[in-house]
Amino acid sequence: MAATPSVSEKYASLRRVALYRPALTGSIVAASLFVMLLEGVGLSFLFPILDAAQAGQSLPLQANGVTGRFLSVYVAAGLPVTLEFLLVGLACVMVIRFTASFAVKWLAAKLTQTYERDLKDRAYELAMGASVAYYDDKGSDDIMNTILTQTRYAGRVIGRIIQFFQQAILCLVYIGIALAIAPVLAVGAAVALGGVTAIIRYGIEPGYAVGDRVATANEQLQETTQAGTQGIRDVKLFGMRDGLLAEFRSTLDRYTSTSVAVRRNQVAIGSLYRLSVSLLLFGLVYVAISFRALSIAELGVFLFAMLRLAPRLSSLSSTIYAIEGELPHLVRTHQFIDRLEAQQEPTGGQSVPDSIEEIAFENVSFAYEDEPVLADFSMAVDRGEFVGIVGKSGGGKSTVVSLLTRLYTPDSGEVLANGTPISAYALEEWREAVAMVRQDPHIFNDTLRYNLTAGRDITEETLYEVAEKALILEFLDDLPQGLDTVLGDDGVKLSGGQRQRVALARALLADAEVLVLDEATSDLDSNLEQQIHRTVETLDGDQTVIAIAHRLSTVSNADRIYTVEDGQVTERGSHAELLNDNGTYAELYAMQGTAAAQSSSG
Ligand SMILES: Nc1ncnc2c1ncn2[C@@H]1O[C@H](COP(=O)(O)OP(=O)(O)OP(=O)(O)O)[C@@H](O)[C@H]1O
Repeated sequence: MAATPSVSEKYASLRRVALYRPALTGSIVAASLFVMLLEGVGLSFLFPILDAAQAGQSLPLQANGVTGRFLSVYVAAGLPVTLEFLLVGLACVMVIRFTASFAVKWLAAKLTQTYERDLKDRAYELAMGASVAYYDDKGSDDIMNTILTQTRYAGRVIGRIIQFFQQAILCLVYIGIALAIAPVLAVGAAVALGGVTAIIRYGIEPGYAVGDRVATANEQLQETTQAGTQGIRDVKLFGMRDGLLAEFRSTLDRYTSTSVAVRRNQVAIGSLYRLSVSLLLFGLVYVAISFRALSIAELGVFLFAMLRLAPRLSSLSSTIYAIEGELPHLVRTHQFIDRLEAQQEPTGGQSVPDSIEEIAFENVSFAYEDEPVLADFSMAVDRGEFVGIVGKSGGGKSTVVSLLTRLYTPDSGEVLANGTPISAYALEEWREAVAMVRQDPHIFNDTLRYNLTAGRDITEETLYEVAEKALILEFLDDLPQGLDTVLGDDGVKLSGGQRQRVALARALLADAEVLVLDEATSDLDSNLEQQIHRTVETLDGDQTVIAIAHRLSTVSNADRIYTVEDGQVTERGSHAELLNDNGTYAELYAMQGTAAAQSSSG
């Protein structure tokens, strides 16, 4: 859950929104001002029209006040001052006003949607560039929720801010008219409305607090949804359905009730304002008639301005409440973007040499947060070698290749390629030079072809050549649309061994200098695994291969094998040499031999 932001953080978030495309935001506000001005002009037409209605069809040209100013415009333009012409003038102003109003709304919608789009775009781009350590730490639920949901709410804030300015300006126009006609009455009305505002602010829970609860409930909803859907098999197999459903429902109820609370408070504020202004109007009419000498036209316009002001004021306060309610989403989105910016993988760096002659780990130590995993780890691999890494579970083997692929950075010591720290090379280029196959590779919910090529341009001939090497042709005919079969969520339509073969082919197609296999064939039966390894061994000389394996037969033909225990290399040598040494490798080999013998006799 996000920490409660300070007032300055909230202000900073609003400032960031205000500074997003300030020219467009400014133009929309300026255009709103123009629209409101036309509203005022339109309203002012009522004076001569009412006077014309009272005086008959035409007006005396020497009229005073607002009417007089109008008449002078008509006289200057050489237009007859008749009721008909005044109505035509009013109609013209209204046409311009509503056309401009349409343009303002359209531009405001464009700005809101573009802002949301840009927030999503930035958040996703940063998420793609963030280090794996960030994902390990935060999980992907939070990231997905922010990109898809928080940004939607956050994007609305910019629209609300424009609404705020529009309503505020319109209120000012009406207040200006009211002040011009009857300043004392207008000030009295403003004081009364200020009192209503204070009571509302005091009596209704602040929008930010309710909005923050909506944002939290929303995050929890996303987490529960993902836990249920992504782990559906285990949910069913381990009877977790009822627990998850109960959790989901209680979060959903919280989300619903807090969302209703935001809306209820908004509506309550609006209704309270309307009620107060209506009551105020009765008082004003009474005061105006009893104590102020206003003409019928002036009283009419004053009351009209007040009547128009009431809903505007109530919308203004509802808008402020809505902004407060949506602010938590905006603040969380900005916090997320800032966190991700600080977690970006490095860019730039020198070119990776065409031929990687040697890779060396020199006294590398590494800890995941506080848990030390590698201590003084050293290992060297020459170009074209096939090197195996073995050892008991949790010893740090996968961590070694995570450092090699620069998913993590050593705390001390160096990983070198051709004598240069790999951190000095451009990251993308380095990852192109080192292809990795993990034990549990991700299969995209796309076609087999896409999963093999990873979106690269690869000829059909090369594709089939590699598919044959990775033993994909063995099951290709079973797929209904062959290479164009969609493999389902995380490759659900494939077996574990088939998924591993797809990942291996993907890595082979990358045609990298170094191929890293982390338990990459563990799900294949021994026969298929041997066939794959014959292929891998034929890569010797062209590609450097580093293979991590529990099944020792996988690496028995390696040029050199490292045994890793408690984050250190404890043995190195060929299969025969290590058996001869009678150490951990020989012990593991003997255990696997016994297990194999037992299973074949059992
Ligand atoms: N992302 C991570 N965050 C925190 N700790 C981790 C992470 N990955 C691994 N570890 C810890 O680091 C230690 C070494 O893990 P690693 O996966 O490197 O071992 P391994 O030898 O490959 O194990 P296995 O043979 O079971 O795959 C383990 O204790 C593990 O709990």
